[in-house]
Amino acid sequence: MAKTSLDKSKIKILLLEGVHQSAVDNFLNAGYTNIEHLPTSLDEATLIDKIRDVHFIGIRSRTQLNERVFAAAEKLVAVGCFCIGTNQVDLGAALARGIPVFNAPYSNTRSVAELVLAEAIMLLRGIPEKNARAHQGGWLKSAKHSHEARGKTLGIVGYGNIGAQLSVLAESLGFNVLYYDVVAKLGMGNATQVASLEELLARADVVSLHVPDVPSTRWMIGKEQLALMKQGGILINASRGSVVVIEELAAALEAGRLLGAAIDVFPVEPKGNSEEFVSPLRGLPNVILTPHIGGSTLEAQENIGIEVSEKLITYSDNGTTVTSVNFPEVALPAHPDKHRLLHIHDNVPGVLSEINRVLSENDINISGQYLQTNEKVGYVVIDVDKAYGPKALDALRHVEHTLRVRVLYSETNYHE
Ligand SMILES: NC(=O)C1=CN([C@@H]2O[C@H](COP(=O)(O)OP(=O)(O)OC[C@H]3O[C@@H](n4cnc5c(N)ncnc54)[C@H](O)[C@@H]3O)[C@@H](O)[C@H]2O)C=CC1
Ligand SMILES: O=C(O)CCC(=O)C(=O)O
Repeated sequence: MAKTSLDKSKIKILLLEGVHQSAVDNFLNAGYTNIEHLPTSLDEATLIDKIRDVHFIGIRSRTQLNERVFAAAEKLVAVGCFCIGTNQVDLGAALARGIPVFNAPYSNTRSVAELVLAEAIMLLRGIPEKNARAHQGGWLKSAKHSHEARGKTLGIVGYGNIGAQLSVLAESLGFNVLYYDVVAKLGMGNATQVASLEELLARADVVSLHVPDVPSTRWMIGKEQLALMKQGGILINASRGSVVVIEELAAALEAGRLLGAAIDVFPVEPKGNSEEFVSPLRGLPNVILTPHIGGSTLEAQENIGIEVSEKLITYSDNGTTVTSVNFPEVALPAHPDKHRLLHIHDNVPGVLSEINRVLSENDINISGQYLQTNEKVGYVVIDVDKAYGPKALDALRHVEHTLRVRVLYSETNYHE
């Protein structure tokens, strides 16, 4: 088992939003026993109170880690988003404190793609309304507005991991696939990239959104864009609630401009299963409303639990930051019997030479040194033969522009 400077039973891990048990098991197997595992997110005040003594936090899409929360998180070492999206985390605030953020970029992509494909078929056949009527004792047997998927055009906005997977599944069913992305991407199968969102909206029978929440996608589908869609078109959004102006979508459905929609994500979502879900889409026929469960399959959640907990454990045990979404990426070999120090600092000239001057003045011989920077932060990992003494550590912490210093593998038993 890898050594860390801090007794693992003292490293506090807080897992929110029902992160899968696979993550808990992984932490336990790695020797981390101080785990609090809660089924929901926490409101800001409770979170601020709780996070003060937490070293690692695991969240999903609901928990907001903003500047105020980070300001209270004095001991926080790293954040794990047990999902794809990281828009709920102020990545800059984390970076400024030397806190890497990890996510699971692939594990739930298949689940989202499968759900969207199923919804496209259901909506093309008007199933939500027919199903609702049957539950009420009605019998809506009719082929009106019902279509096969075969030969229809699916327009995918955002051709990343989910969009591209959806493209393959949809083609196998007989859809013609068009996609729009800000990046030039090679289409899977016969899928064709179009030059503009407007072109995609005008040509597709079903439009599905798979973009991240970034400034360029915020409210990208509103009245104007919906008006470009084919009469009787269908819109699916399983990306983020900030992408579609929901009132304007409701108006287009009520006016009969669109004949169906499936929406999994909303501008405002309930904090947990006991809070009422409020939306202008409630009660509209041929609209599938799901509670942000695009990625909620047991398979995806188990894999995400394993993937993200492993990233946190690896960072805790040896400082590796590979695949972090906000941090310089350093892949580190284990260096048995060495003493490892992590120094995180503003990325300005001269910090590394200052660190090395301190080491030299304290008669510390470097046996390995790894530096990576991004535009804001420098991350250097230094392995040495003998334990770092308190004097050297103190001097390293006082190097100008230092954000954070952590010691791994050391007899000094340094506590964060
Ligand atoms: N409903 C759910 O439960 C889930 C929702 N998601 C959401 O789906 C989003 C997409 O996931 P992935 O495909 O894995 O992400 P990805 O990062 O692999 O792909 C996103 C694509 O969108 C493109 N893009 C960015 N800005 C754009 C713009 N303005 N116009 C057109 N294209 C743009 C990017 O170039 C990229 O190809 C995530 O960011 C997340 O918010 C992800 C998983 C589950
Ligand atoms: O499963 C979740 O809580 C969030 C899924 C999601 O939206 C994501 O992975 O980005």
